[in-house]
Amino acid sequence: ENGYDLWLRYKPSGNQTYRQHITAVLTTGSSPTMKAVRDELTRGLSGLLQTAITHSTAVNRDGIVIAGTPHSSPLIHNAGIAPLLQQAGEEGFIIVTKKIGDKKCILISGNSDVGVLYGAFHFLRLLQTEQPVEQLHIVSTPRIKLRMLNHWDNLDRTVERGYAGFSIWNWHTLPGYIDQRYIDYARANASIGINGTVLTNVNANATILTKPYLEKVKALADVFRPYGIKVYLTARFSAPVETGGLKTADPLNEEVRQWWTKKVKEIYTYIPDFGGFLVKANSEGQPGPQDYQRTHADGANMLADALAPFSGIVIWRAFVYSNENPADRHKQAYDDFVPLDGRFRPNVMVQVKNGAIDFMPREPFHPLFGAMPKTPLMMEFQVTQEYLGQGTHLVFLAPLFAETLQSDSYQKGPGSTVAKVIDGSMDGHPLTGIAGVANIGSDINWCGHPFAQANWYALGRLAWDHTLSSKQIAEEWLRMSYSNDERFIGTASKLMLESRDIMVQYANPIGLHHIMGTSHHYGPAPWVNDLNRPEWNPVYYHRADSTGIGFNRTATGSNALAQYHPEARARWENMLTCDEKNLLWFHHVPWDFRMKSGRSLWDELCYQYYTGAERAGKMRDTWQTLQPYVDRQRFEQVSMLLQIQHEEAIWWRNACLLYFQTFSKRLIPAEYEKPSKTLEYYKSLQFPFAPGI
Ligand SMILES: CO[C@H]1[C@H](O)[C@@H](O)[C@H](O)O[C@@H]1C(=O)O
Repeated sequence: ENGYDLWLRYKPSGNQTYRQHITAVLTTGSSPTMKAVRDELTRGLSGLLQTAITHSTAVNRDGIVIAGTPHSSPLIHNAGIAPLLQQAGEEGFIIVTKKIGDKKCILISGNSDVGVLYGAFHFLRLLQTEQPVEQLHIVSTPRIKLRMLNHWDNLDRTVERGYAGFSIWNWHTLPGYIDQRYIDYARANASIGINGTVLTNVNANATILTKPYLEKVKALADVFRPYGIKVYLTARFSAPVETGGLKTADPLNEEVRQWWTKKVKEIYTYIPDFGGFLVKANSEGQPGPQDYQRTHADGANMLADALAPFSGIVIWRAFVYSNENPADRHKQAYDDFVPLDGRFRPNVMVQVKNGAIDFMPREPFHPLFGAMPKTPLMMEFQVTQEYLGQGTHLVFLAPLFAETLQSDSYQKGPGSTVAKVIDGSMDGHPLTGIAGVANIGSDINWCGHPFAQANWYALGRLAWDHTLSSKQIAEEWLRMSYSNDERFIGTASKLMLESRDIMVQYANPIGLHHIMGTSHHYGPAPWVNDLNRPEWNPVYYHRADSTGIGFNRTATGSNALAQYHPEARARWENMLTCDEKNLLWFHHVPWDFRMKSGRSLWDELCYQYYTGAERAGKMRDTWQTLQPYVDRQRFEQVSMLLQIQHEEAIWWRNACLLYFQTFSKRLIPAEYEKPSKTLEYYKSLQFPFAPGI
């Protein structure tokens, strides 16, 4: 198997009772969405039940799966499900066992066709994961309104931080040629409830807003619409200058405002349900309102005004840093955005990365969460593993996502979790969203590493329901993608659930961060100190010296901690009691500092790196025991990748410890095997490297 089918494999089910409970399909309504429902149920059920699925037009036997809304079918209208449907909301669904006349049926319904589609996918998931279906009573509604992917795809089909080939958007053959991938992409997203996609990189190219490209975007929007997916684009702030011939892009200039108003109108002639713009401005060299001494709010509001007549929205990113905040990059987004709270139009969301630095293996939650109650904040997670071993390392991200979502901001007392900020319940925002930077590319299996698919899956499932546990998500994905065999599930889910902790241990333990190779962000390079922007250099982040290691962000240091609510801060403020997972994130700690384990900090660092590398080796060994349950191709792919991961974990361990040792002047404890290479060797490796170990 090559992995192209993702988690929608629909292999023959081991549960023999399904065929008794499911005998035919009856779908109502004729919209393209309902056609997708019918196609998916037919495809899924024929695969799972290994029988040709009959389409029924009447309820003339037991076991009919009826799918539709009350609007398109009197049968469903009269089925007595109105109270349940009320709970389902606009996009939710119900799946219930119901007697229709004297026939026992399974009813999949919702208030909209797309709700029915989500229900159909969920029903198939129940079968794929071998759940009982005799008595169903399910009501499900998404907790988050905008569940989106952000593609960092360029128009030349390269993908920024993409590790799975080239962009799946073939701008050359669009709009005339509709690649089957576009449809399968939409199916996969709809199956996990994703309802929006930003097609283009936040480091934006204004060309996407020109007529020929809008025609191509329209073609994609037409493919995605039946699957409930809206298209969004990134707007390059200087587009009026670059493609409109204006002299300025000043958001308060009347001509500029007119230009955007016209442009937006034009977009809606192609795509009547266009979602809106995602904007990266005044960050990492991108143009923005500050180029004209205007604020982020001025910039966002100008675009919001142009979009408002069409119900479009602006998603304005808070990922900003520049030389203006020399004390600590950590602080800039908060400093720039908190004063703007309340100054954004109602159709603006501010999109905030999960942490204040940048998608690190472990990062405390971003202090903006909870600090801008008047503004709907959208979560930005990274699904592509930029700093987490890219397409090579197996790192299951649901635990990382959950860690952020469950963090307590304390903004309105204990229990003010980031999840509550994001789902609108804390401050009563109707507009809510979670975005994931996509890890999708043209590789046969979409995501490069066979297990990277699980991160795409996890993003969608958590955006639908952030209370789902990482374990449930891992198990669902494994059952759907591999096997329902309990021996397989037990071992493989444990491997997934531990993987992110293991990665943190061998790469960035105890709160270390951003010590990867510069620019490509792969592998260790804590020694680099020659880039002209201080905050691009790893030494800026670890601050190792003869006295200790770590970034002092307390009141005696950069005081970034002051951006957190006092009770949130309390977990970290005091070096003696600080949660050790984030110790070096917030403190510069002496080498002989006594850790909770009783070890000195230096010995603990050695312990973490050695344990992490050893556990990476165990992941590889564990995978070998799963051979009986996995097809040959995917088994071998994962075997090879886990072997590389183990070697690279040793590379991380050796390179970091040898380097930090030049400051600590302490020995690596004798019980550990000595690094076989020198620090000079690791420093000399060029990208793409073959580290050796
Ligand atoms: C799209 O640019 C990215 C850039 O590649 C990445 O290294 C940095 O972390 O974040 C930027 C951002 O999120 O804007």
